[in-house]
Parts: sequence; C-alpha cells; structure tokens
Amino acid sequence: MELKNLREQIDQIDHEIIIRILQRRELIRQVAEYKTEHHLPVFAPDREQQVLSKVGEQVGHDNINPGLKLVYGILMDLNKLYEYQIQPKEFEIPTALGGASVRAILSDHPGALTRYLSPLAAADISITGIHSQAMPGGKMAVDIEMVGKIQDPGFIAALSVLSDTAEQFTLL
Ligand SMILES: C=C(O[C@@H]1C=C(C(=O)O)C=C[C@H]1O)C(=O)O
Repeated sequence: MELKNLREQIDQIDHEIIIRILQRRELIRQVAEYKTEHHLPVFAPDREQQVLSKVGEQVGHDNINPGLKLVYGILMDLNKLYEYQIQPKEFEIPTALGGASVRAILSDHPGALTRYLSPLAAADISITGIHSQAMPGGKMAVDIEMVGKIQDPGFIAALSVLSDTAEQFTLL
C-alpha cells in the first residue's frame, strides 16, 4: 500500500481519537461537578490505578505498554488540571509573583519524573531549573523552579496536580 494512503488512514484514526478524548473530557466535566457537589477530592488515586491497569491489560505485553501507560497518566493529569480550574485548591504562596519553586518527593520508577513534569508543560509553565536526586527506599527528591503567573488559575491548577502526585510537596 502507498505511504500516502497509510497516512490518510492514520489521519482518520487521529481524528477519531481526538473526538473520543473530547467526549471523555465532557464526562470529566460531569465528574468534576459531582465532586464539587459532594465535597469529594479531585484526585482519585485508586481510580487512576484502575484505569492504568485496564490500559495494561488491553495492551498486554506489547512493548508499547509502558509508553501507553505514561500517555494515559499524562491524559489523566490534564483532566485534573481541568477539574482544578472548576474546583481550585487553596495554597499559601510564599513566593514572588513571577514564579514558584517547589520540592517534591516522588516514588522513583521509570517515567515518574516525565509524568510529574507534564502538567507544567500542559499549563504553559516554563521550568527554569530542575534538580533531582535518588534517595534511599526507591524515592527521588526533585526541586523545580518555574516561571509563570502564579495567580493564574492554570498555574494554581498545575501546582495542585503536582501536590497530589508527590509523596511530599513543599512550596519553597
Ligand atoms: C475523572 C476523574 O478524576 C480524575 C481523573 C481521572 C481520569 O482522567 O480518568 C481519574 C481519576 C481522577 O484522579 C475521576 O475521579 O473519575
């Protein structure tokens, strides 16, 4: 088959994937409303584990599996960014207006840092400094300096996602 034809089929599938992601997003909006009404937290770690397990089961032992789980993790973080704009978290922000520095302790596994940083890119926040260090017990300490309008809902939403995912999270 011709390359052009194969790419047309890929374009069609991309179109369908995007439509489905937007439909998923509409359901997320309804979940967010439900959570606000019932005073439930945005981050549902058990549910996220369930979603990731289902992805893993469907893909099986194909070597795309870790990558697809990463993509799915990032998709869920994007959804939480969206939910936090509906239901913002309160932060004591000790830093200057133009940015923030945070220290987080993460569990150290392949892809952990990549996923951890993704909400920043998604919220259009630049990372100006980063330092990570392995710690005993399979953990990692990461210091991140970022610039952006800290009062913006998108910035607060990104900090909210970062604070959820870390085992410890401190705004410096
Ligand atoms: C949509 C939800 O909110 C968040 C986003 C999730 C998702 O994108 O699938 C899953 C769990 C939550 O952390 C939910 O709680 O179901």
